[in-house]
Amino acid sequence: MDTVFIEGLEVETLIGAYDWERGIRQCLRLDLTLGWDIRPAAENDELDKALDYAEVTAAIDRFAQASRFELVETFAERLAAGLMSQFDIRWLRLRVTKPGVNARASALGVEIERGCR
Ligand SMILES: Nc1nc2c(c(=O)[nH]1)N=C([C@H](O)[C@@H](O)CO)CN2
Repeated sequence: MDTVFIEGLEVETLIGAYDWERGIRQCLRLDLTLGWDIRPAAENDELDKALDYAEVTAAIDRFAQASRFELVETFAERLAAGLMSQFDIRWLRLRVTKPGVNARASALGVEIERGCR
């Protein structure tokens, strides 16, 4: 399966389960792999037939700006569902990392796969 990917995208959002987190915005780092047949776009060099990673990135930024979740799980599920619906993506993998949560861990977060390959 062909994929379009976006790695290490940092977004600011209101995220966290603890009281002190409810009034601040924090950084999440996103890694996305999106299933997409790239051949139609490549055939005649047409962006219209590509999964435009600039548009996907803009949609992610809007989502992060508006969202106010406690758990990274909820952020991941809702973002995945929204992107699949908006861009007609049949399969994706999404890793959501919350940096700086635990000094002894290099990364904490969730990774999900949704849809059919
Ligand atoms: N599985 C999860 N565990 C925890 C989460 C989470 O979103 N998913 N969140 C927190 C707190 O918000 C923490 O990140 C604050 O530092 C704790 N555990």
